Amino acid sequence: MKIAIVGCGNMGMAFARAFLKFDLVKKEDFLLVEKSTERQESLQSFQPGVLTGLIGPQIGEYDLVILSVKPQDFAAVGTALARVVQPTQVILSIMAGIPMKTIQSTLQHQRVIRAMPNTPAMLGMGITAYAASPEVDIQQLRKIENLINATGRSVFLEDEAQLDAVTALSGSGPAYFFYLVKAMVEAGKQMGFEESVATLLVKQTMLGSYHLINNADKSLDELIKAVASKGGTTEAALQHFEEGTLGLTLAQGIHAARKRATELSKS
Ligand SMILES: NC(=O)C1=CN([C@@H]2O[C@H](COP(=O)(O)OP(=O)(O)OC[C@H]3O[C@@H](n4cnc5c(N)ncnc54)[C@H](OP(=O)(O)O)[C@@H]3O)[C@@H](O)[C@H]2O)C=CC1
Ligand SMILES: O=C(O)[C@@H]1CCC=N1
Repeated sequence: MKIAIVGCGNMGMAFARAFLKFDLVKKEDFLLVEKSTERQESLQSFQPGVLTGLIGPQIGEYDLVILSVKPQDFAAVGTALARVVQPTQVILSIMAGIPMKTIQSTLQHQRVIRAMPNTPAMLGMGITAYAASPEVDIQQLRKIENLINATGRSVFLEDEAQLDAVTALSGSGPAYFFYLVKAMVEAGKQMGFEESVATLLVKQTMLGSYHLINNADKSLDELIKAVASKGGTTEAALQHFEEGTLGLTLAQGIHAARKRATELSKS
């Protein structure tokens, strides 16, 4: 399969590297379109078939075009792409917020898949939800699904509208996790630990706890209860979190992310 990637930043290249790792695409079958000259220089070591700064007619020769520019750049990219895209090509957009119908009308092109991955895709441990326009045929859909699965797990959505909520939950989710880890490491430092020791304590706690969620036959409430002894330390912390409405604040943040995705759809 020949793949063009427009916007070769964090996510575009996470996808490219995952496809390579599983031998789904050869290096020479990539066309990388990247505006930033600094990024272009670092992309040379990737040795793609073609590396360019401009969207040109050669894009029409690729089976799949991945749109991985920021949503705010889509207007400019879409206008250029509309001139060169060919009817049988598939467009795979990972841009937050931009609806399928906007992509279709801007590009005057029907075969569009809209997906929302997250950064663990870099390790093949991401989760991507995606929806497809009916014009994408089943063979094309299966091939794209294989590609997405090289980046981790995937969920097919019948209802594209759910993608803004996916963006808020799992698309942005890694940043929430890192934020929590950072806050815990800071607390460890305040209690006198070296950063490396605090980081080790927190990281291994997160890893072990993740595996407990997956393997212990207990609900989240039961898992919490198993840690929080009556009148003990955990209870003291949880009570403080409740008083500060930490859970509510987290939920409100996630709703704010979803609202922003909807705003981006109008950019
Ligand atoms: N980062 C994440 O966790 C996730 C991001 N996404 C989505 O993926 C998309 C990309 O995000 P991310 O990889 O983080 O962003 P990056 O900024 O890392 O990458 C986007 C790249 O596209 C380049 N670009 C801008 N305009 C053009 C153009 N006309 N032609 C070619 N390249 C261009 C940018 O250059 P320059 O910097 O010079 O503008 C930049 O290098 C976004 O739409 C985002 O919503 C989805 C899921 C997760
Ligand atoms: O912050 C953003 O807009 C993108 C979408 C999901 C993760 N990063």
